Amino acid sequence: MARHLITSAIPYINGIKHLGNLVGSQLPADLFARYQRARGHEVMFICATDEHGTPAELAATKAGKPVAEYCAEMHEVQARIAEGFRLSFDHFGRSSSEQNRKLTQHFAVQLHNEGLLREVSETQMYSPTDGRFLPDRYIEGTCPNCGFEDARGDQCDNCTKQLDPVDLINPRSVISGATDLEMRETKHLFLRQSTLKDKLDAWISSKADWPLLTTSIAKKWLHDGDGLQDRGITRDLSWGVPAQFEGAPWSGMDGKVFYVWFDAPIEYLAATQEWADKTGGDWARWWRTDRGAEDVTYTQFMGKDNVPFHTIGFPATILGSNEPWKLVDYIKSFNYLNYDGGQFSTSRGRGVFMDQALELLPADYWRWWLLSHAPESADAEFTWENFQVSANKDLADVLGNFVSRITKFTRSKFGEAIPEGGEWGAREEALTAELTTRIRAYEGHMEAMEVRKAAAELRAIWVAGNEYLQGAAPWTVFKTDPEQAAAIARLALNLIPIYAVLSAPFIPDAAEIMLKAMQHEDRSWPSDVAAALTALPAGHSFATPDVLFRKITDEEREEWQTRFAGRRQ
Ligand SMILES: Nc1ncnc2c1ncn2[C@@H]1O[C@H](COP(=O)(O)OP(=O)(O)OP(=O)(O)O)[C@@H](O)[C@H]1O
Ligand SMILES: [Zn+2]
Repeated sequence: MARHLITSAIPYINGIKHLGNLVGSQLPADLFARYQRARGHEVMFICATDEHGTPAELAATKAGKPVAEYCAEMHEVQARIAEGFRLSFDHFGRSSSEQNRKLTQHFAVQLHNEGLLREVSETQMYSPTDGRFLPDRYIEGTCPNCGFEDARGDQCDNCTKQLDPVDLINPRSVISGATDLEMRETKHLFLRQSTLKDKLDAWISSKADWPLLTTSIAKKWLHDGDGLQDRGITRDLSWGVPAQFEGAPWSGMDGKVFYVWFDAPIEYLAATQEWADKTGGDWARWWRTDRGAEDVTYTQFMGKDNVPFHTIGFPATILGSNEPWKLVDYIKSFNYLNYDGGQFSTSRGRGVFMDQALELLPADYWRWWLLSHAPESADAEFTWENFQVSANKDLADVLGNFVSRITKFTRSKFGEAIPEGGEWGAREEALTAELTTRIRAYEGHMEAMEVRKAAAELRAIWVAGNEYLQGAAPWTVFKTDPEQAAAIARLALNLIPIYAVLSAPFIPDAAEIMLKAMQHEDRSWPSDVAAALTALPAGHSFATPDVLFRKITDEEREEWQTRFAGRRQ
């Protein structure tokens, strides 16, 4: 039995996530976790909400709530929606947890002891009216590049130029609107990533099997321009992990917190500690190579914008600590999913959001479409036409139709039990051989996290059953040779639990319905197809399930297209 530690990039707290966020991190991570569990391996699947930083504070202000209360509420909202999508986290943590506060402070102290932190004096905007520094988005003004009047301190939404708050013309405080801002000196801690450059470079270079998307982004950060830069790990904010030294104030860092990019990935470890505190489990055997984690395979899932933090920033923290923490073994990264001719956007309310999706259709429809169209080798696009066509064809016409046809036929001719009699011949042998080949290919794609290829192979496995049934035509055979028709039905009915187990990582709810209908508890993987095809013996009773997947009508498609064309209110 292997041991798999699996983490999904942690979704930011300031709103409900869209389908792009889902397919770029949480959903493929869930697919992999479910697959490894189905193969009998031990899995620890971790996700959490990313709760610190300016956008959370601003969203809380907008909602008229204290930021801690806002985050607690939004965490519950995201947790409930994750359940709705059947995301099978072992723990869904919070980066604002006590465990993460301690661990983040521990890493900072450790990095300091290793000589990897330095103090840097910077000039930042200070608002005497608000009594605080105004980092990032706390400040708005006119873009020096294009003249847009509502540019934010970190970026101009109009021309997309990355900005520094001090660049803005006529800057004003987002909190109070005050314009009497002044530049003040402030000190920050910087992580000396540059001194770890060669170590990181050698480590990335050793990962020949990683997706090119992952390694090319990492190499860019290591080598472009002047090469890898040191990076600030503190901020002049109040919401975050206090920058303290072993519980005592850190000289010069009074009232500052760690920068969210620093504490967010540490939450992977801390969330496992949260899990351990809740369940009495042992977190260290997943994370400490000196305490049982040397045989763990650690895989991370994320969208491309998160790759720099996971290939550079977080590994620099881990390596720099000089402690035996588990380092990631494989980083599966994704391009972007776009929405109907543009981008998904949380801030602009553009696209379909996770809560809305579940109001339209059950999770399996979305899981299937998103995974079978995952933006792996390039960006992908969600269109309502494509969604309708794929769901109707793959789920309703192929899988759903197969299950419905054979259960209904058997019920009408033999009753609701696996029928007896007849012999299997060349056609059944050919099907067994084809399924064996295809299941081995499916396993290979799942192990390699080739999500689209795995979906295509699974679809081909469903198609093979349909084609078998079409060719064997038990409804015709029954007229002249009912025993032979019984043999065909027996095989096709035995395919249902096989399909359920193979499909469960993609469509867990439908898989459960299929197993329940076949009154079959055994979820073991069909490694030996011939044996699996005889799992349900003659006489074993079943129940004809309701429609597994209904079709999406043209009217619905049009209505949804219109409803989701604008901006979410
Ligand atoms: N359109 C997209 N397609 C695929 N993955 C995405 C997309 N947008 C974001 N992601 C990924 O979703 C995960 C969660 O992202 P996060 O909650 O930080 O939102 P985000 O990156 O700020 O996106 P947005 O700005 O649209 O809210 C990250 O791994 C991110 O890379
Ligand atoms: Zn601009």
